[in-house]
Order: sequence, then structure tokens, then C-alpha cells
Amino acid sequence: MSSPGPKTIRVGTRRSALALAQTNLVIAALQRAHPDLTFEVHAMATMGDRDKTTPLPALGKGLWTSELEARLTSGEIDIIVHSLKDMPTTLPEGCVLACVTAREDPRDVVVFKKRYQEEGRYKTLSDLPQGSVVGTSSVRRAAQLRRRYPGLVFRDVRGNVETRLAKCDAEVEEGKGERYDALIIAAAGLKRLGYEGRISQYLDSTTESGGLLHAVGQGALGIEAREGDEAVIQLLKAAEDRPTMLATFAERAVMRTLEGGCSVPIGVETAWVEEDGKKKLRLRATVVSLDGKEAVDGEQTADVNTLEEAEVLGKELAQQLSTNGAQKILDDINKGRVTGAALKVSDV
Ligand SMILES: NCc1[nH]cc(CCC(=O)O)c1CC(=O)O
Repeated sequence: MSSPGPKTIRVGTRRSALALAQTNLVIAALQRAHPDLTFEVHAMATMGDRDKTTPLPALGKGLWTSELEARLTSGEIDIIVHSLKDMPTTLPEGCVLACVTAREDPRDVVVFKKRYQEEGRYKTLSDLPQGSVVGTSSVRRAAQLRRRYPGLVFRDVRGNVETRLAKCDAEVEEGKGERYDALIIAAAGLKRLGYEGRISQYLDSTTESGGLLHAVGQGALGIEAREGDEAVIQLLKAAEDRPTMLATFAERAVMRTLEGGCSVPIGVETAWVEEDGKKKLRLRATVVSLDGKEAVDGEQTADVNTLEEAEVLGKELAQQLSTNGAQKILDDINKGRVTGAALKVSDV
């Protein structure tokens, strides 16, 4: 049966190797279901790709998405394939999150400097000596790890996956540039690009001596379409993974309710669990101050069958966190934005 709607789907994407790999995954899924369609890839660099020096928190929301969304609403492209974690929780007028795909491993991982890995010097973050330098551009990662590993030093590390690995592996003399002993990065990006062998430790809520909760939407792909473009939205069902879409809608509702953005230290973790003979969605979340000294954790489990029910779960957990002290942590961070303190990840 031929597919309704356009015969050629113009697919917008960033032009990093990871973004292109993810876009090809989505096109392959859609092509299997709609062999009569043609897909064109329209890749572009976004502000977050062009500005490789400013710390991410200072670049604001939409740094990975706004320019692509402008092409979507103008009709130049038909859909956009995003890393869901890079999508702000509120979309521009006329744009919808039409599809969420099956999730690659959502956890963050530890990658040690290549020489250390080859020597087998360290196995986990706990093995690192006091004062070791860990690279991340994420306030979420730095804040949670400062809480668990106060002896580590965090340094900003910008760039795509390959660039960050190269910066971590570089042998830099003391005082002669930015050196790193390890990197915190998403498992999903490494796995999709064939760097799984660089993973030394997975970090999550069960990690001995302390892990961290991942970013909202991490590991999943979000496909954005024009609101009302029903023919295209229907086509996207072939790439949808309903359990992941429900889980990530709950995660996004936590961040939206706390009015967080990409640079607010909110971590989440979702799982489908058996309770009273039914599959229920367990949602965990944490909000941590930038110095790791204050934190609020919470968890709720609910029977979730619709996107609306998923968003109610996320909103209720966010309100629980807020009441238990998360609002004060976030207010302090927002005050810090005025002074610039909240825009810093680095200790050095
Ligand atoms: N802009 C950073 C970014 N956006 C998506 C991923 C990984 C892939 C994913 O989470 O789906 C990454 C790399 C990282 O966080 O280490």
C-alpha cells in the first residue's frame, strides 16, 4: 500500500558524525516500513556546533535545535532527527515531538585516558587519585559527581564525541594546556559510533560508591515534525517505541515543571517494573547544587498508558522534589546566572 503524503521526506539533522549516524538509523526504520518513499538528508551546523569554546550553560536553550526548527516551520524540511536529550522541553510554535525511538543505553559512562586504559591503570572513578581531572561540559554530570567524589577536579570539555575522546587522550605536559585523566560521556554516543571499547565504567543509580542519574531523554532519538502535518506524523509511527516515548515524556515533564534547561543539574532514571501484576513506570529524579553539597532525590511509580498520564507522573515528581528543597537549589542556580557562577562547570 503506498504511503499517503509526500513521496520524498526531507530529513533535517546536525552534521556531526553522531547526528548523521542517528539520522541513518531513523531513515532505515522508516524505509523498511515505507519502501515507496525517498529520503533526503539535509545536514547543517547549529550554534552549538559552531561555538566550540563557550561553556554550554552560557549558550542557552535551543543551541542544538533552533536553526533546524526554523527550516522545519518554513517548509524547507519535513522532519528533524534529534538526540532527544538536546531538545528543549518546550518546542517552538508549530513544532511537535511526533516520535521517540527505541532507546540506546541511556547511562553515562567513564572513559579513561587511552594510555591509562591500555595500562589497565584504573577500573572505576573510585580508583582515580585525589585531584584527578575529569572532563565534562555538563553541569548535571559535574554536580552529581562532586557530591559522590569530592576529591575529583572537573574541567570543561567541548566538541563532538571524537573531539572529546582526542582531548582526553592527549598527553599534555603539566601547565602546557588542558589535560584530562578521564571523561564522562553518554554510552549511546559511543555505542552508535563504534567506540564501545572505550567504556570502562557504567554510571547509574546502582553504581557502587555512587553513580549518577542520566539526562532527560538521554539515549533516545526525538523526531520533530510540523504540527498538523498528519500524513508525515503517521509515517513516523514506524520508528516509534511506545514504552520509551511514555518514559521520556515523563522525564521531560520533570524538567519542564522544574523549569530546567539543558544546563540545570537534573538527573532522571526510568524503568518499567512489575507491580501488583501490572507493568508500571518507575520514575526517579535528582536535583543537585553545582557544588554537589545539596541534593534532593525522589521517586514515584505509576500506571502509565498515555502521554498525558506520563506527563502527570513527571509533574507530580517534580512538585515533590520542589517541595523537598529542589526549588531553593534551582533558585540559587538562577541567581548564579546573574553573576555567571552558574555558567561554570570547571573547577580549573
Ligand atoms: N550534545 C551532547 C549529546 N547529545 C546526545 C548525546 C549522546 C547521544 C544520546 O544521548 O542520545 C550527546 C553526547 C553526550 O552527552 O555525551
